[in-house]
Order: sequence, then C-alpha cells, then structure tokens
Amino acid sequence: MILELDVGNSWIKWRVLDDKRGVIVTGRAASLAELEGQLSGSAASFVDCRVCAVQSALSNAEHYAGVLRQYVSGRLVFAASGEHLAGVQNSYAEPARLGVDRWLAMAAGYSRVRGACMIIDAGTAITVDYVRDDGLHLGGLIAPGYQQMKKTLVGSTGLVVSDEFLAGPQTCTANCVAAGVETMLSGFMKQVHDDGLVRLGQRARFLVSGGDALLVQRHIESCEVMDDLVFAGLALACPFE
Ligand SMILES: Nc1ncnc2c1ncn2[C@@H]1O[C@H](COP(=O)(O)OP(=O)(O)O)[C@@H](O)[C@H]1O
Ligand SMILES: CC(C)(COP(=O)(O)O)[C@@H](O)C(=O)NCCC(=O)O
Ligand SMILES: [K+]
Repeated sequence: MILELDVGNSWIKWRVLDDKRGVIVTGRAASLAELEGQLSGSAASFVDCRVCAVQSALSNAEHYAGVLRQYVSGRLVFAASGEHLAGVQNSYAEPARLGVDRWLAMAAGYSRVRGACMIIDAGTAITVDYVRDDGLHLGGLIAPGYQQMKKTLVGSTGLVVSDEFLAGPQTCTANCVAAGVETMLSGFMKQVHDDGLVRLGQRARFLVSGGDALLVQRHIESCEVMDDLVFAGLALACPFE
C-alpha cells in the first residue's frame, strides 16, 4: 500500500493506493495533528509514502517525516521540483524554487493531454501555469485565492461578506463585498483564459484543480476539472517501481 499526501496551505489531502495502484481511501485534514488522528484511527500501516508539500510546509518537513514514519515501513519521499519531468521543462532559473505542487500538476496535466495546456490550481492561492505544446513551461502567476480575497478585505475593514455568488451592483454591504470579489475572480479568469489562448494557441486545454475548482469553472466554461493532478504527478516524480 502507498500513502500519498498533498500538503497545501489550507488542507492536507491524502489517499491510499493498493498494490494494483487503485485508490482505496481518500481523506482531508486541516492539520498534521488531525491527519495523525485519521491515520491512527484507520490502524493501517503503509509500505511506502510520497509527499507533495508547499513551501511553508516543507520548512517543517522533518516534523512531518517523524510523524509519518510511525505509519510507513518502507520509502518515505518528499517530491521536489526539478528541471524536467514527463516532458515538461521548468522555466525557473532555480528550478527547485518552483512550488512542487505546481510542478507535479503540470507534469500530470501535460502527460494527460499531450499538448499545450494551462494548469489552474484554485486553493489558498490561485496559481496559473502555462505549458507550451512542446512541454516548455513559459512561467506562471500566483494570485490570492477566493477565500483570501474575502478574508483580507473583511479583516482590514471589519466589513461583512455574504456567501452567495453575486454579480452586478448590490444594495447592501455583505452583497456588495461578495459581488466585488466575484467580479475580481471573473475578470482575472477571463484575462487568464484570453492570454492562455494567445500564448499557447487556440487548441490549448485549461485544466483546473484545487478546492475552488468549481468556482473557476463558472468563469471558464471550457475548462476541465481534474482533482487528482498533484497525486498523478507524485506517481510520475516518485514511481516506486
Ligand atoms: N468543504 C470545504 N471546506 C473548506 N474549504 C473548501 C471546501 N470546499 C471547497 N473549499 C475551498 O477550498 C479552498 C482550499 O483549497 P485547497 O486546494 O485544499 O487549498 P490548499 O491546496 O491551498 O490547501 C478553500 O479556500 C475553500 O474556498
Ligand atoms: C504558490 C503556493 C503558495 C500555492 O500554494 P497553495 O495555494 O496550493 O496552498 C505554492 O505553490 C508554493 O509554495 N510555491 C513556492 C513559490 C513558487 O511557486 O514560486
Ligand atoms: K494553489
């Protein structure tokens, strides 16, 4: 059995694969302590484990490794961004500095569509990565995520915000804030979509992942939601063959 972890800034997503690489359990934890509760509750032990951790969590990698070691008898690997993976070429001058979650999602997305694609991951941050038809990464964008946009405004002004999805002018504070954030997201997505088609060509595919993927889909109708890109990328980077 293989334990796979996708550690983001808001959630730790995890899943377990059986010996035939089929997914047998998936889960989500808000913290390492919660994850530990979930793993010990399952009373499972895993042979190997592969981890994708965003930069903020990597600074805590030893602590993660110490906790995970209790459940993992074999290999325990933290994936890292490199120069090439599955036909994708990293554009960063220092390839290791590219977020490994972005890197794995790009490799998995490009492997699947075998052509120009834009990878949009809507989580704590919204990241956008451009991958050309020949696999060259043209670079990307990092913007505040949907909840961050709301939190920042509400936190710094004390305003309230409604949870509804609203467009156009509104007539109470909570709805004005909700519609304002939605309009920012919609304008950003329209710009990203148009720019993707210009830079990557009209046949480019738009692949979307992350907790807010469905919000992105509201604005880019032609996009394809692929929730497992980071996990699929982990298998490419750390195949455990
Ligand atoms: N049931 C849910 N509980 C909490 N957040 C959710 C839920 N469904 C969607 N979300 C959204 O998912 C976002 C986090 O997405 P995720 O991809 O897990 O982020 P990260 O990779 O940064 O940890 C939150 O900002 C929130 O808007
Ligand atoms: C940009 C990110 C913080 C996104 O994290 P997420 O929203 O998935 O939690 C992550 O990819 C990261 O830590 N990147 C390192 C910096 C970079 O990619 O340039
Ligand atoms: K993200």
